[in-house]
Amino acid sequence: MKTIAELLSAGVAGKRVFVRADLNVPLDGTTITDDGRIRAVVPTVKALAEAGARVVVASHLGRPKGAPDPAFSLAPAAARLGELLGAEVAFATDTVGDSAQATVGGLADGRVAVIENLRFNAGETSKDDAERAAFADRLAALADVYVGDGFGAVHRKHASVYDLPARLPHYAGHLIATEVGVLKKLSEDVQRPYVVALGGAKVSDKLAVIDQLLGKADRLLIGGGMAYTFLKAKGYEVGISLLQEDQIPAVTEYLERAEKNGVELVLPVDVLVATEFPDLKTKAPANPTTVAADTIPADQEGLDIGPETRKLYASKLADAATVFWNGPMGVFEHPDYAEGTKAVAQALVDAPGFTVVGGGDSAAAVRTLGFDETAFGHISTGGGASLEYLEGKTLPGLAALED
Ligand SMILES: Nc1ncnc2c1ncn2[C@@H]1O[C@H](COP(=O)(O)OP(=O)(O)O)[C@@H](O)[C@H]1O
Ligand SMILES: O=C(OP(=O)(O)O)[C@H](O)COP(=O)(O)O
Repeated sequence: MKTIAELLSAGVAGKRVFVRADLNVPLDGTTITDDGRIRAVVPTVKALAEAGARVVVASHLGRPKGAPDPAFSLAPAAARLGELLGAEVAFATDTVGDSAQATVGGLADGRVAVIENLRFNAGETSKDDAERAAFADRLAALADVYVGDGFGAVHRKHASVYDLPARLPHYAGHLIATEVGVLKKLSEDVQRPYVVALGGAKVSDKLAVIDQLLGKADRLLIGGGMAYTFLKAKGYEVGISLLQEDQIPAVTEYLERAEKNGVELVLPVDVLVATEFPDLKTKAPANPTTVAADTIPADQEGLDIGPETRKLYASKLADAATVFWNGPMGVFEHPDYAEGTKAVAQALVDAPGFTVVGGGDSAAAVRTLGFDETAFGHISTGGGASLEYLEGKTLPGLAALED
């Protein structure tokens, strides 16, 4: 994989450099609640701009449905990038249309532009190779060189991640190089006990990872929205909690295999429940109740792990030599459901071994809940990406950067 260092030493002055970043930051309306992913790409953008490149930064944000949707505009992220760079950042109100062409065409050497959300175009995420290729061709027309630095999206076979680098000279940016360096070490030389904690809301994406982890980890702690498919597989009522019904047979097999392989697969023993999802805007009191994990009422939703589970998970992390954690234990954005995530974060801080936190929301949770970033071994900008890397999978966005 060629790195940005080689690109910089070859000289980029006057060249249009397309930087595929992951600016998929949590937003409250148009307010960025955690800018970690934007800060993470600044070294690459800054280095290119200082070398005189015309830098075109592109990213997805959220999961819009292949058409423009103002709720998912990258405008707030572009503004924040400008603040972090201490320089004006131009913003194109489309991705490959008139605005993008005019904005990129008008860039002076050493200046930066952000183009609008890649996923406002159906070609970005299409499963049809020709549709993705057609969109990648339009993106390629905006640049002379490609720099991949959106680590959080390298597990996606999307046009800007996978197809575009094949069309331009391509290099890995500073963030990808750093992330891969840490995760490579972790996957090659894992110290035991190796404990993996999984939670969050992208349940269908992440359940499959457990298949691999059952051959690698010593302990798996399951929380967040992921826990309810396991509890249901054990035959418990989960009410209106997040549930991946079609995955119940797979999860049942995971439970059996864990037992056979001697892997501790630990599930919540108690959970916080309420009749409705909390209001994350007003943060009005949610007044949840704590119930045993096998007595969730039919009309209620599990929204955090309970106090006994917090203690249990802390004890399972206390002697860990390696920890990988992805996915908040509950809806941490609301103070009534933040304690589970706080307890696991604190247990990582207290653990004797090397700790990695991965994922946009998990990293945001650690910071917004007031933890010191330096108390963790590594905070990865990718959740699904780092999980799939640790699984040993070939990641499309990394494979595409190979020579
Ligand atoms: N029990 C739950 N029910 C619904 N959503 C949950 C639950 N627990 C956690 N979440 C949500 O999961 C989201 C993060 O999930 P995910 O995107 O998978 O994590 P990451 O970005 O760290 O990979 C958070 O917004 C959080 O509110
Ligand atoms: O937030 C992301 O992944 P993560 O939640 O696994 O960290 C990335 O920006 C990828 O987004 P996607 O899962 O919508 O493809």
